[in-house]
Amino acid sequence: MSDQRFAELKNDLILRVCRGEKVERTPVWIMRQAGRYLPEFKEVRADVDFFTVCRNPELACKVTLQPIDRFPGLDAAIIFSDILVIPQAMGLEVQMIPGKGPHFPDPVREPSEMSRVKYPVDIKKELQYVFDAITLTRQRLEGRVPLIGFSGAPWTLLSYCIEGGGISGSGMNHAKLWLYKYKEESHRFLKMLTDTVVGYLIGQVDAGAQLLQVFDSWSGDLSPDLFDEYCLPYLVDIAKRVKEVHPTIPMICFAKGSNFGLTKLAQLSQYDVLGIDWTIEPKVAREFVAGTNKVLQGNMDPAVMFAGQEVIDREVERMINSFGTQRYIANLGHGMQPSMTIDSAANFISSVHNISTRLASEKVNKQE
Ligand SMILES: Cc1c2[nH]c(c1CCC(=O)O)Cc1[nH]c(c(CCC(=O)O)c1C)Cc1[nH]c(c(CCC(=O)O)c1C)Cc1[nH]c(c(C)c1CCC(=O)O)C2
Repeated sequence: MSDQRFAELKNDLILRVCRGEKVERTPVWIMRQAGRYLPEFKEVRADVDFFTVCRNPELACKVTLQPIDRFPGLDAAIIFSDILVIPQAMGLEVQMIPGKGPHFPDPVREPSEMSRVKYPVDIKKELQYVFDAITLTRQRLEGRVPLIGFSGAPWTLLSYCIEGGGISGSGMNHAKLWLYKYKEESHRFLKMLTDTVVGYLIGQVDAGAQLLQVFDSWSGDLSPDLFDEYCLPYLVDIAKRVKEVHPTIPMICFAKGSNFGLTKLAQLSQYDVLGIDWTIEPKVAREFVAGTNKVLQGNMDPAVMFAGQEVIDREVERMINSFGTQRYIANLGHGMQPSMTIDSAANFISSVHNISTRLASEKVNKQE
């Protein structure tokens, strides 16, 4: 398993958890741990556009390492990039508008416009800059923590390609119209995205990624019926095909808000870890995946980060008590936000360390 190109790993806690091994404490990382709540990130972004950072391996590496340098308690790094590099690789223009988020000037509103979507994609040519950033970051990490690679999931990517941005709270009427009215075309587009995602994830592992996360950020907007038809099969297919090439690479699937889908995801897919947000009690999620060996990741409400150390400690303790200290990766139920403080991130991380160490040694964990 050791890769001659890189230093030996000094902290493999998160990988041991993914393999189902018993650990001395719960590993922790934070979605969007690199970002605008860090002054050193804002400094980089002051001169450079968002996607320019993504496309420049030196800069992407630099901002990936910022939270690792600042918070030695983090148990993983995640490569700095965005899920929307896939639509870009498929020939669609994506801009990042400050204060607004992603914007597609020319979204694929009608199936007749699918001819604009490039497929198959020459992944090495279009996304080599991500692979280079990963290899460079693995080198500069010097084995401190494992490096997570990631991709958006097909449905979430499709929703951006059709809506063009501004998804939160939009109702996603354009994207859902496809699912209800243009079934065949929706499946064709999802298959194109899936094939691209699979090649992209395999390329990330080849470049040095030690763990993969698939973000289905908008799966929770779909009814169970639509989830079963348009999310689940593609999520299952991605893990299967990546594992055919890289059988030992741990994979995390975060289908945000799709609590009803957890049982099927657990039973049908080869993901090692399933992420959950705060809308499900960890104990209940454990019941949903019972009989499988899935590890769970999550799920603190990001809003807790604004409430101060005492409340963060209290909520982390409640969360770890509900998950148990084993087969568990601590995280927020969604990402860090620009208005959150550095102290809140530091508090969350140290809280997970302290509380999970105590609970693991007390053996109060009901999983054992
Ligand atoms: C839906 C989604 C996107 N991008 C991503 C998702 C899935 C995760 C989720 O559900 O949040 C994934 C993503 N985007 C980013 C990362 C970096 C790695 C990390 O977690 O530290 C990751 C893993 C950087 C980013 N991606 C983005 C930023 C902020 C933009 C900036 O620096 O100007 C960062 C640090 C921009 C982005 N990119 C996207 C949105 C909706 C936005 C706007 C959000 C905002 O403005 O807060 C699309």
